[in-house]
Amino acid sequence: MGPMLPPAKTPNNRPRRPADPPGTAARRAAMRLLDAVLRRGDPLEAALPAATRGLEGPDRGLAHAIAAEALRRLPDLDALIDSATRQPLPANAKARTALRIALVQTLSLGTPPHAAIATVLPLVDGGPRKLVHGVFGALTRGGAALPELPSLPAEVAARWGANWGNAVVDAAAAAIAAPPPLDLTLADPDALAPEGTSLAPDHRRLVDPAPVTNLAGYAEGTWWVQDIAASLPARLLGRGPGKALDLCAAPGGKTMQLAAAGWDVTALEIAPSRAARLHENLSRTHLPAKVVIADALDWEPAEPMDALLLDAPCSATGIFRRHPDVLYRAHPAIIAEMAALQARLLDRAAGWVRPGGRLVFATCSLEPEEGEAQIERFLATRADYALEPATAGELPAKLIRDAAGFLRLLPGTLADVGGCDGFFIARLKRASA
Ligand SMILES: C[S@@+](CC[C@H](N)C(=O)[O-])C[C@H]1O[C@@H](n2cnc3c(N)ncnc32)[C@H](O)[C@@H]1O
Repeated sequence: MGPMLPPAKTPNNRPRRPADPPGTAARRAAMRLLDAVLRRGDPLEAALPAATRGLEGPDRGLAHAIAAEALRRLPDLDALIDSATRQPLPANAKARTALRIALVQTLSLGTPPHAAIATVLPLVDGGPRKLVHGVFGALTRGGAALPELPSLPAEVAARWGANWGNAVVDAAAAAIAAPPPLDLTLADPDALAPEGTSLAPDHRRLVDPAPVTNLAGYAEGTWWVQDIAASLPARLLGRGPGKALDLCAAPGGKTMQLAAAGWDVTALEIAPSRAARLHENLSRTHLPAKVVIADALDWEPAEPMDALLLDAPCSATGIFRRHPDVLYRAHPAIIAEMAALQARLLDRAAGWVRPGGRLVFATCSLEPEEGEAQIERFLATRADYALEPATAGELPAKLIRDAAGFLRLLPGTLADVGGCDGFFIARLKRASA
């Protein structure tokens, strides 16, 4: 053994901190992402640019994957952490976040324990390093494992259990555990598209697909990514010709469907950055639509519409499989705020449909306030509108049901073929004059 060297000194004579092991920056970014979602209530996707600034693509992807998986497994990770500490750590303590990040990598993402902990300890330098190391070591040496069926956050499980029953809560847990398939909507049934299963002539479902940009037809713009549930609202407006208004349009999945179905489409979007994505999507798919950047609560169309689609802003709790952050952000106050906005949008838009025309209201929400209750309230105030239920042949056969006249897609729907997002969809017809 060589002579013991004193620790390297910095110019101001303090011992130099050892360099962070490779991969630490991605874990640091994962910590920023979890903080953004859990403490500040930001959407995970919206937090990505700032949280991962300066990281290379693969590290950015890794930070996102770690944070998303930690959110999917959060209640179970926390239960493990609490089982190994004398006093529960505060909800957003750095030590808890560091442990969530280290544990989820080892227990769910296949990272070897030594790599998971080595890249996480620098995140608590000058703080509870010993505690994090000790708890992680005790859990991993003791054979800690995550349950096969993930637990939902208690508030969500209680709310969905009360609204839909415990079988739906279990189905949601199962949906969290399985990577969702990738659904494509084709511009027409004969369009160039990758091989896959099909729930409708213009639909492909791919399991474990290649990156989207490598798939057949991406460059040609013959399809776009869209969960089968999200494709139903536009299907219910049928085919043009006629004037169609897509009121909350970006990134444009439904605008593209309407344009491909022969409608003369106006697509309205309030957020310029999202409208830019809508333009990109229309340009890739070579589909025509007039894009207007405006607030639907200020703007109004010059003439009545034959078809109107209100895919309203909502709590988005139906897309929890791909966006697990919604499970932690959609508190009752947010749901109530969104429901109030939807009511204003719906009441306003209802005046823009010509007599005899159709309005489809949709939300990717699992909350009745943003679905059933919204439509009941609307119908109680508008005698000129009535529900028009979907008929056989209009939608994929497995999805036609509901004597109530609207479509309610819950966790468990299509579970035998990979599931779908949660959605509420109602088609309303305005009485002829
Ligand atoms: C559920 S997303 C729409 C998804 C889109 N229909 C699709 O299929 O790709 C709701 C959109 O409504 C936009 N939005 C929210 N409030 C709005 C308003 N007052 N006027 C116009 N657009 C609005 C949001 O920026 C968001 O892009």
